[in-house]
Formats: sequence, structure tokens, C-alpha cells
Amino acid sequence: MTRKKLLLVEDDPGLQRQLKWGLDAYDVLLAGNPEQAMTHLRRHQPAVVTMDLGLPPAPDSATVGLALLADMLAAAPETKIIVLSGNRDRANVLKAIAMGAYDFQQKPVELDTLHLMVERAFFLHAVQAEHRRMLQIEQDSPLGGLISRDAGMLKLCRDVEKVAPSAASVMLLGESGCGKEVLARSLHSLSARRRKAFVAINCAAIPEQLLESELFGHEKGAFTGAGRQIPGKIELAHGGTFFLDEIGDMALPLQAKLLRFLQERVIERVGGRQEIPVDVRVVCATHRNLKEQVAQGAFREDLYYRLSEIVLDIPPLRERCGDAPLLAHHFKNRCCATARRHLQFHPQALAAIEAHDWPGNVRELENCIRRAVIMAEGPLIMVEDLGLQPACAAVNDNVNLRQARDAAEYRVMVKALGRVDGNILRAAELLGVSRPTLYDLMSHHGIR
Ligand SMILES: Nc1ncnc2c1ncn2[C@@H]1O[C@H](COP(=O)(O)OP(=O)(O)OP(=O)(O)O)[C@@H](O)[C@H]1O
Repeated sequence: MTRKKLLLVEDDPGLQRQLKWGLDAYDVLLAGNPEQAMTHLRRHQPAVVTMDLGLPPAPDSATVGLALLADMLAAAPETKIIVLSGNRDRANVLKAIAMGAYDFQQKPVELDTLHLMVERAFFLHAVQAEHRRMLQIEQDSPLGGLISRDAGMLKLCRDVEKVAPSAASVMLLGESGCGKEVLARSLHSLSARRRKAFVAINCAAIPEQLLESELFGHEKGAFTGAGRQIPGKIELAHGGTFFLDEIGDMALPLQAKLLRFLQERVIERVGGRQEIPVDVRVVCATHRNLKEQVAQGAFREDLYYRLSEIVLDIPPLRERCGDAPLLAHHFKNRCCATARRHLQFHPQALAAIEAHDWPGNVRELENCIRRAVIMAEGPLIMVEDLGLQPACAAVNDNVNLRQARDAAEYRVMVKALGRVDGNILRAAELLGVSRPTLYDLMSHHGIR
């Protein structure tokens, strides 16, 4: 592992030696004057600097030190600079802090305290660097609120940008939790309709009898309980975008009514007689295979073609290269900001995130990280905090061939023994080994 770089700006050779010795956990760079300090800063970009304010050519005043502080912060504003000062230097120390120094220590320096302060400065620098990196990613993000570096997703985002300004109906296909609603919102916000409403309805979440009046609204007295006139979701989206989620779950009679709306662009409230013209852009989504449903007669073919002028396929998270850890960092930072915690991932936790299949896609990952931020006890998010299935969580980058073989041997043996209800002879047959060999293997793995 590369060691953290720490720059010590100090002109007294005795103090230089003492500081270097006390802070040997770091890769220490030494500078005895402002020129050397700036050269090291530019070349090595240390995250943390400790500096004496009294530097040559005027070691008895703080003028050179304060000028160097200003130069360093101008060249690398994110650097954490700790000022070391004599106890009669209070005014200059305050000046240094006001200029942007991170903290100060009085001389004679207590090495333990300084070490702690330096460590905290490194930590803060790392957290801020990660925060900046995430902000940058969000800025570079292909679409608002969407995080991805995967080539397939980026291409999809380009398609969304191209399609958004058109009037074409769009069908978004993808597994649950993979971001269909995020993309539907992007289609809306990149279109000329962005100042009007975006109205979403989930066809799978509303009972069939209620869905019709949710979509089209109803007149007062249209059915028992309809105490007043209620406009439907389609009407509420007038001028904007109407997002029909889980369209594959819509029952056939309602499909006919929706088709009529798409053909004529007028709605009739339940129990009403009046035709109301509505101008909406329709975006729909489903995790189902609609073509198969059409073939089976569960989904109207004419409606399918009306809704799918443009079809966009969203890849599941497991097929997006590098996105799982990227999103994990994003969600971790967001949860940490809310919970006012500073957490990093243990390398094994990141490996487990990479190895997991994420059947629930981005939503599952988001929930998993939210849980981990609550569960983490120390400054690191450990594998156990993620609460993933052991098979996925037991990922270890350091696994060697012997360990992998042992683990596979153990699994297959337990499986075979389970299948034959513990009968050693039959298990040995299944496994293709002799009985004594199986006994040896079982004792090696501690199986009774
Ligand atoms: N690429 C992404 N970047 C950031 N957040 C995302 C991304 N994709 C999805 N999310 C977040 O994940 C969650 C699930 O996304 P969304 O609701 O869009 O999925 P969906 O495919 O519509 O799910 P469902 O099919 O269950 O309705 C949301 O909180 C969303 O903000």
C-alpha cells in the first residue's frame, strides 16, 4: 500500500529530525525553505502539510511563513496545513487560520497530539476528495440524477436525449429497480413539456376496479362512495408527461379503454358523458416480456404498437461494468451526509458489492447501503454490515487456489451427503471417490 505523503516545512535541522522520527508512519517530505516547499507541493501534492511560520530568509517574523501559506493554498486549496508556532505567536496563528490553515500546534510540539491531528487531517482530506469526486460524477452524469459509467447505459442516455424532444411514445423495458422511473423522468425533463406535470401511476399497485377511475377520473355519484367529482391521472398530466409503470399488469378491458384514449386523445370520466381532450406524452414501463404476453393474448397487440414507437432496454445492474461500487459510494455518501457520519468501505465489502448479483438492481443496492450505514460500528463499512447472502458476501480478493478448492470440495460434499441423507457409501458413489477417501475428506473438513 502506498504511504500517505506528508510535507514538513521546518528550517531547524534538529526539529526536522524530531518531526520526521515522530511521524514515520507517513512518507515524509522535508522542506527547509519556501522554494523547496512549493516544489514538493507541486510535484508530490501531499494531502497534509505541517509548517513553521518563522522561515528563512526572515525566521524571526511570520511574514515569509504567511506568504508561503497563501501560495500553498492558492496552488492546492484542498491541502490541510497545520501551523506550528511559538506561544507568543498567537496573533499570527489566528491570521493563518483566517487565511485557511487547517489547525495549529504550539511548540514545543507534543508528537502524539500532532500525530493525531495529522491523521485527522488526512481523513478529512480523503472524505472531501471523495465528496468532490462524487459531485464531479454527478455533474458529468449522463442524465440528471442518474449515475453510471457503463458504456451500455451511457449509450442509452444518449438515446434518451435524442428521443426526449420528440412526441414518440416510449416503452422502457427492464428488471424491477433498474431505473425505469428515473429514465421516464429524464424523458420528461429533457422535453419541451418539462414545466408541466410529470404524473406516474403504477398499474400493478392499484386494484383493477380502482385503476379505471384513477386513470380517467370519475363524476360525483358514478359509484358507491364517489362523493365528489375527481379528475383522473391522465387529465392531471395535461400538457406534461404521463408515466404508466408496470403496464404489463393492466387487465384487458382497461387496455381497450387506454387504446381508445391513445387513438382519440380524449377521455371520459367514469360515470360521465363529456369527452375531455387531453394532451399528454405517454411513457410506459414494464419488467415483463410484453411480446410474449401479446403472443399469449394477455396484452393487446394494437396497444403494444401504440405504446412502443420507441423501445429502450435498460440493462440490469449486474451487467453494468463498474456501476455497483460507483453507486455504492454515491448512496454511502448520501446516507452519511444525512446521518452525519464519515464512513469508508472496507476493501472486502467493496469486493462483495462487486460480486453480488443484485437481483433487485439499484433499489436493492440503495437499501443495502442504507442498512450498512446504520449497522457500521467503526469508521469502516464491513462485509457483515451489508447483510448480503453469505455465498455472495464471502468474497475475498485474497482467495488462493487451495482455499477455493477447499471451499468447493466442502460444498459439493455437503450437497452429496444431503442428497443421500448422510449415507456414506452412496455419497462416495455420487462423488466418484472411495469410501476411505470420503472419510479422509470429511475429517479434513471437520464433517462428522
Ligand atoms: N443509475 C442510477 N443512478 C442513481 N440512482 C438510481 C439509478 N437507477 C435507479 N436509481 C434509484 O434506484 C431506485 C429505483 O429506481 P426506479 O424507481 O427508477 O426503478 P424502476 O425500474 O422504475 O423500479 P420498478 O420496476 O420496481 O418500478 C430509485 O430510488 C432511483 O432513484
